[in-house]
Amino acid sequence: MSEPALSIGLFYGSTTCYTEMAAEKIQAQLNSLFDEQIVSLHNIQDVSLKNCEDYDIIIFGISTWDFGELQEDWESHWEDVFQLALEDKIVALFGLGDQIGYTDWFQDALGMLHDAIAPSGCTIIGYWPNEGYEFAASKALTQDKSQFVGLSLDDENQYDLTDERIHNWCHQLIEEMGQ
Ligand SMILES: Cc1cc2nc3c(=O)[nH]c(=O)nc-3n(C[C@H](O)[C@H](O)[C@H](O)COP(=O)(O)O)c2cc1C
Repeated sequence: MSEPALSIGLFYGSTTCYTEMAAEKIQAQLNSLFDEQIVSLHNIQDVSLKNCEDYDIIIFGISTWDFGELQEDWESHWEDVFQLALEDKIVALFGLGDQIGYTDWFQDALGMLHDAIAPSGCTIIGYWPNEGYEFAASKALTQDKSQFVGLSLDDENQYDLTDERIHNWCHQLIEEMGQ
């Protein structure tokens, strides 16, 4: 069987499996849109982050914990993030958070991950409008505060919107990849 023309590496950390479930949905959606198995999933608990360098297109998934902190596996490998050679890569980010329970820290880890990889010179795609959410503060907003720096999912309060958001974001990614 020939290799697919495009391959995407999706690397995520997930404590209670919500980010993992979203990762699986994103994988299924993109595979179905390309009609090929182009997305490989990697849980960073088991796989070195360095492996993301094998892909031209990378998706990172992260949840926020403990009042604006990184998900534990991302925290364990945080120094590695700054060592990644991402300059020629296209990177998209998504995050899981709780806009009501943690309204002052909504999706902070997504913002921290964005700020950690942005100086590498990678091309970041998949910015996402912040309409339809209610929260007090977030480190995951762009400077003009109109967008999240990646897809923002909240399975605690808006589980019914997750599939639609993933569907729309995957279409957006394909457009921004120029496919
Ligand atoms: C103890 C605890 C602390 C949390 N802290 C935050 C937070 O500071 N900001 C936020 O947006 N969500 C916060 N959340 C919500 C989680 O990000 C959310 O439950 C997410 O879906 C977990 O994803 P995971 O299971 O993939 O790790 C917290 C949840 C728990 C249980």
